[in-house]
Amino acid sequence: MSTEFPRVDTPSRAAEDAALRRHARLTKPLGSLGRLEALGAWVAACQDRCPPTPFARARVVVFAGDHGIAASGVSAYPSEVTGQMVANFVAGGAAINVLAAAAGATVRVVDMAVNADTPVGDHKIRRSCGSIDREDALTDEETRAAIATGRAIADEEVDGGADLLIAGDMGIGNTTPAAVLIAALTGAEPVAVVGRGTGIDDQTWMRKAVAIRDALRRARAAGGDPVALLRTSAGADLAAMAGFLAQAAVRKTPVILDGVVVSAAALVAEDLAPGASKWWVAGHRSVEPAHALVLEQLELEPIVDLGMRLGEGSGAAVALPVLTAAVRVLAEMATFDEAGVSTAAGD
Ligand SMILES: Cc1cc2ncn([C@H]3O[C@H](COP(=O)(O)O)[C@@H](O)[C@H]3O)c2cc1C
Ligand SMILES: O=C(O)c1cccnc1
Repeated sequence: MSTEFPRVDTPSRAAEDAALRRHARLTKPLGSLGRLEALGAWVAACQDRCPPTPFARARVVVFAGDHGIAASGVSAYPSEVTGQMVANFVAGGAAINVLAAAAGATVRVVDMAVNADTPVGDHKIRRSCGSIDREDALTDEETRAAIATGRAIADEEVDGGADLLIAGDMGIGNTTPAAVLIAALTGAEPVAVVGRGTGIDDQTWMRKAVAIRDALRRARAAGGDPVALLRTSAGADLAAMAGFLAQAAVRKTPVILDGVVVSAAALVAEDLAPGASKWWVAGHRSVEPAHALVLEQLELEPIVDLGMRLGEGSGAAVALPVLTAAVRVLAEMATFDEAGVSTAAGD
């Protein structure tokens, strides 16, 4: 599969308008469900159907990979944690397992570049990736293969009945490439994108700031090509995520975005497949400073803001019940006519 994406359609304006008209007929004061009304209308637009259908198969795909830059000491945790957490996902003991189950979603884990053998390595492109402050993360071939893998996984999931997709990340050090991608695509200064990640101390923060500054110099030299940017500054996990998010839009499947790592991949995906962001909603606001830059650039308003900074798809999973509630309101509430309730004076 190539890295050329077909044109992305926009979600149905007609279904969205029908949903907003339906909201005016449901037994509540006009506008009283606040943003739930627009969220339900967005799902109606994605499904091209009013009322929208409650999600039957919400699916989280966690893309795991190690990062060469972790050897520079940019994280509070060692790289071995990536592979160990993959085993934890498979065993069902991670935060995303619990949060997805609580929201009625299931979890799939894909090892794109973990620096260890894992039981989910069928799609592995390589072990870890280059240290992006001084070398490319991937070769051109590896980059294209990773994007194609992400696309193929989105296709597999949609063909398997998934009607709502969430991407998650697992990879020690991955907030560093995420910050670099975001700075490269928003024009932000390095210092504006350096976050605390797993909870780094001030000395680690300074090392991370230097790594981001050096990597950003290389990222900017790559020019505006999204595939070249993924090659120089991302890694196979982030490249696959970008392919996955772009392909979800091609397949007209709504996506809840997670925090800074997934959103960095989303920013690249919007360049790979312009218009893809219309198929995405922001699940939450991560405390990572670079996340706000993506939300602003893609004009996305997070559903929840709980001070979370985990990744794995956790912020998106927490937002899923809100989106489900928005859909069910449109699908299940009675209208004024049906319930015999009087409408506003003057109607
Ligand atoms: C036990 C554990 C579970 C995680 N789940 C997600 N992350 C998240 O934190 C890491 C990114 O932060 P940094 O760039 O500071 O390394 C990634 O592994 C990300 O997926 C975790 C991190 C740890 C330690
Ligand atoms: O916002 C995120 O995705 C995030 C934040 C900290 C660590 N890992 C991921």
